[in-house]
Amino acid sequence: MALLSVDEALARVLTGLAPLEAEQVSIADAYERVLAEDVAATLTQPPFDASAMDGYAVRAADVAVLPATLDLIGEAAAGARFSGTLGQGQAVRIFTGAPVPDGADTIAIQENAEERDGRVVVKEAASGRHIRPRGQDFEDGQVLLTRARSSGLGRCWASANHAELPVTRKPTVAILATGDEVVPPGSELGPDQIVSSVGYGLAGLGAGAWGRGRQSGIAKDDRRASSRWPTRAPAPDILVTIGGASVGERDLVANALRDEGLKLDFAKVAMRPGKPVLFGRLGAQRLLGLPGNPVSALICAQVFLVPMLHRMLGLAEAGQPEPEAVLGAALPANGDRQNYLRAMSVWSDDGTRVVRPLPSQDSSLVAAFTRADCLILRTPNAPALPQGAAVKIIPFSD
Ligand SMILES: Nc1nc2c(c(=O)[nH]1)N[C@H]1C(S)=C(S)[C@@H](COP(=O)(O)OP(=O)(O)OC[C@H]3O[C@@H](n4cnc5c(N)ncnc54)[C@H](O)[C@@H]3O)O[C@H]1N2
Ligand code: MOO
Repeated sequence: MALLSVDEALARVLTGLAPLEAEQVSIADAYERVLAEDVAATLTQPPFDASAMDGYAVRAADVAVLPATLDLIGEAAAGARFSGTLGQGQAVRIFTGAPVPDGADTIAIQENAEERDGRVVVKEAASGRHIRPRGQDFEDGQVLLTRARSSGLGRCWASANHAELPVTRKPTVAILATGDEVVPPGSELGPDQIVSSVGYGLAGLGAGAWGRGRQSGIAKDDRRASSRWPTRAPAPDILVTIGGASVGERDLVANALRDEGLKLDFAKVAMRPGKPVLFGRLGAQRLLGLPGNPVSALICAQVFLVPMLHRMLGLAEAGQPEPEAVLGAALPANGDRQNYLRAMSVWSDDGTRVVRPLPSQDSSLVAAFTRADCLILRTPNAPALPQGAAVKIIPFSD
């Protein structure tokens, strides 16, 4: 039977996944969250015509001929407006951010004016200068940020007078390493043991998006212990297991979770690396069973987990290969699995990204993988390509 294609597998993984519910968070906690709905300003900014400079509020007609000597009739500060109206031949001392007094239409900056005996001599001024008109920044009711935008636009939200914002709840992700041989980093290693590394690499993948990913330890290769796996309340939205996804009797993730009610959707995908990758549902919870080889696991996470998280956050689809690059070395024809070649790239003088696959594509090689900055995507049965040919890539974000 033909293996499931990556596209079909991804479609199945995303089936029924919708943005999670909204929650209100304080503006201080809204950094790098995803808005659950469009956010409109609740006021007009600036709320009044404001001075952009320290100087003197004047009437343009009075400074048409320079120098002009004007009577100083008061002061306007930020937060304390001048309450009167400026008449002919008059000026008001004004500070940056202060409301422009009625009657004034120009600010003469203080560097170009001299105050003397209750009067001010304006030596230079241009009609209408240095005033920020009401609403120049945004209007009450104007949509400032749309649903999909995340990141650090906190200033904007705050200036629109939101103390709290509706954001999409972050998906919770439990990361469970499996295997009798894997031990936590920093352990005293026994003769047949290796360090559990994948989970920590995974946590970096959706930085910002996940936030609530938690390392859930290491499960032994013991099917009976599955009742202690993090599948029960408070169940994560996604359980990510590492290892034990392949075909040997000791690869027990699918079997162990069947005891917990797993409805397995698929157990193999036509991709390289990462053929043994599991996906299924435990009630509302999703299981993504990643292969144990670190590079396979991280690539499967890029291909399946990141789009899941984005879908649950209500962000536009991510993880799809879009950018193009140019091959720095010829490639042989691809086999019948979608191939994700680990590659290093350089930018040429004309702005082209030139990519070369790493010499070894073994999916257990972590050190080599860390030198890669992108993946070259090879579709099933893609033909051999010469140096200089265009290819699709998936750049790594960090
Ligand atoms: N007869 C077959 N054998 C294998 C097949 C196959 O199709 N037929 N597929 C191979 C491929 S491809 C992969 S990838 C691996 C995936 O196997 P598992 O998901 O069952 O992973 P394990 O066997 O548990 O481990 C594989 C490898 O990765 C190491 N590992 C496991 N967990 C971690 C961790 N948290 N951090 C770092 N390294 C980890 C583990 O020690 C093994 O060396 O199966 C092939 N076999
Ligand atoms: O596909 Mo395995 O995931 O090659 O190493």
